[in-house]
Amino acid sequence: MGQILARHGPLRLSAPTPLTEVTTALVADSSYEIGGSVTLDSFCCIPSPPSLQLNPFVVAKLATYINLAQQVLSTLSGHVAGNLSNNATDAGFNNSTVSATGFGSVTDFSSLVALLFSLGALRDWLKLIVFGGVLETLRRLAFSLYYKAINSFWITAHFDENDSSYDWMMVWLSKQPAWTQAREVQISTRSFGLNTSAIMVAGEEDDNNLSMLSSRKLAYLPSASLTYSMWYHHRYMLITRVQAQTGYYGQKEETLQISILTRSHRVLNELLLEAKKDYMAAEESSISIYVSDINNNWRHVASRPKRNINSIILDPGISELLVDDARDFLESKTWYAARGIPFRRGYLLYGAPGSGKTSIISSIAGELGLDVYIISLSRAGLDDSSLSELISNLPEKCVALMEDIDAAFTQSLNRDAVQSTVADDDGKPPPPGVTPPPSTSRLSLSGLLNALDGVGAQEGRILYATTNKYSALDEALIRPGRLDLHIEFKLASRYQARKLFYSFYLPSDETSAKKDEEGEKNEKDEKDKDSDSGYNSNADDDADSTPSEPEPVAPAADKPVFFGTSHRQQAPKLRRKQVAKLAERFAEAIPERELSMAALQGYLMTHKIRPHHAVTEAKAWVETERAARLRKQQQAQQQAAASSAPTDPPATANSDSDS
Ligand SMILES: Nc1ncnc2c1ncn2[C@@H]1O[C@H](COP(=O)(O)OP(=O)(O)OP(=O)(O)O)[C@@H](O)[C@H]1O
Repeated sequence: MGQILARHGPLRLSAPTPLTEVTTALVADSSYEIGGSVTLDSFCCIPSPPSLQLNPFVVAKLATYINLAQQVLSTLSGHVAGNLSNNATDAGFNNSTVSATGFGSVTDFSSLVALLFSLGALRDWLKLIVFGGVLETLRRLAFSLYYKAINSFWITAHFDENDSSYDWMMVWLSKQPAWTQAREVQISTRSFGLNTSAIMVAGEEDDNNLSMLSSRKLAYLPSASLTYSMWYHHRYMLITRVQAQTGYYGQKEETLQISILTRSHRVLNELLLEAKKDYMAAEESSISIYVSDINNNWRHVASRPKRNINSIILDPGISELLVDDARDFLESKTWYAARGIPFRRGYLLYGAPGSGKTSIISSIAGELGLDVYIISLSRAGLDDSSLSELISNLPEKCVALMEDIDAAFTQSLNRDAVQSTVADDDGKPPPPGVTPPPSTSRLSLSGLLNALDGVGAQEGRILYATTNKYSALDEALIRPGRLDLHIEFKLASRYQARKLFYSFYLPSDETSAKKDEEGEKNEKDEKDKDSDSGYNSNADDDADSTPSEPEPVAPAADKPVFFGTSHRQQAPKLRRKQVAKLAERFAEAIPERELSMAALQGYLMTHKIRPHHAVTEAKAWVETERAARLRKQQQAQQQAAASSAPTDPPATANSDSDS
């Protein structure tokens, strides 16, 4: 029994009163309070707040909703009760048994809510929550202990896609016979930085088809996001490639995970060394090239075949000086340590374009077995701190290459930032009046100097810097300690021209040379045996080889039109003596220190199959080159004169009218 206190006194209700009737009564009286307790159902009672002010509009809405809910509930319960009674009848019970369960008595929605939130029920809820929480904590604890226990028997190694070790492991994995039996594999033509046929599908090697051999090789690899198992040295091993989104344009980064069922690191070490050795063996005849990405990480971009140092023709002694000096430096770590001198060496190769500076650097790297790390000073976004980070991230023994060291600075390489002058080709400041273009470089000279020998500079690295503008470089940059040895690369001498001619038209391998000496005695046999590609012909003269069987001649209109020399054409086979004579004549035609070696190489390439023509036409070619150079110089002078000429102030309308 409860009471509602209206403004005019309590409102008596006979129990049990349906809630709808109560709320209707409340709406009738717009100002009221509820006091004491109101019995809403025969078996539940809610302690009412001592005093509660309710908005009549809200109460009216509440009444409507409750009514609606009651109707739905009663329909549902009637439906379910009907079903139950049917079932009960089927099972031999009568209707009274069903109503005895009390099911029909919970038809009132409000009483259901009251039941759920009664004090006793809340206590039960609380118990349930605490009990559930304890259970979940125990479950998690059990799982973490389980995984800890299991993991203590495994060693897991992660290989990041950007790291060289990833390439080693992938090449090693691609060679494992386990993949040939796997039901799901990834087929890949990625070479992981190798040029050689280190990765192959069985049978691919046996196919002698030229196009099959030359194209990219196929490899079986573990599929991404799958876990594979295999045995290594009698240990169970799990391999997973995990891909994760990096956030940059949906790019995915990959990590290779290898778990070995062992408690000793010995097996993992063995695996790593085996993979590295395999990779190095496959890479023996090439050098690895690394460049930096926008995040200042070094990335392996290519492997290039090593270039024989003898193929670069320099003035006598220069190649030997460079190689011996670098080799001696690498062996002198303790000498440097004993004297407290930073273990670094820098070389500056300067001089004419196309004189072999870059070629000799990559050749030295190959000779010393070092990788080349290209530091591009004009890279977008490169500033002082990122350059310093790049240099400190270099490996201990490597070749760091800074090409065109002056190019990063559109301004002259001078410490004085105020003196913003543009250097010309010789590094001299431009004439007064010429406005320098705005500098886009975020790299300063002091940043470069600090990166080269600051505290973060890497020990053991050999730095090669190249430039065509020696005089433009700041004294501080080229001082010993930063760039210790400066070597000038000049335009081609007659000596170089002669040697280049030799290297073009003489068989390159030893056997051919021997045969060549014997050839004067036994010319006929030699013709059949010789196989130096590109220079393997049957004529002593320039004449193109004539086929024994006359072939049908295509009409002139159908013949392909092209300029230059087709690579299929063969050079005549010349004897050493002949080559020596021609080389001498060629060298005589070439002026001393006027043309670059790159230009000579280009000229001889156009006469690849015609050594005699190369000699007879050399003089005319030199004249053409001179004329072209003169034209260029005149154009440059005209441009310089035009840009330095004082510009007249524009005539104003007033002055026009005055005149
Ligand atoms: N001394 C040389 N001996 C043999 N080939 C040479 C020589 N100099 C240049 N070449 C050839 O000329 C081409 C260009 O050479 P390279 O790039 O090494 O010249 P560079 O001095 O670095 O030029 P740049 O200063 O323009 O970068 C290469 O193909 C190379 O084979």
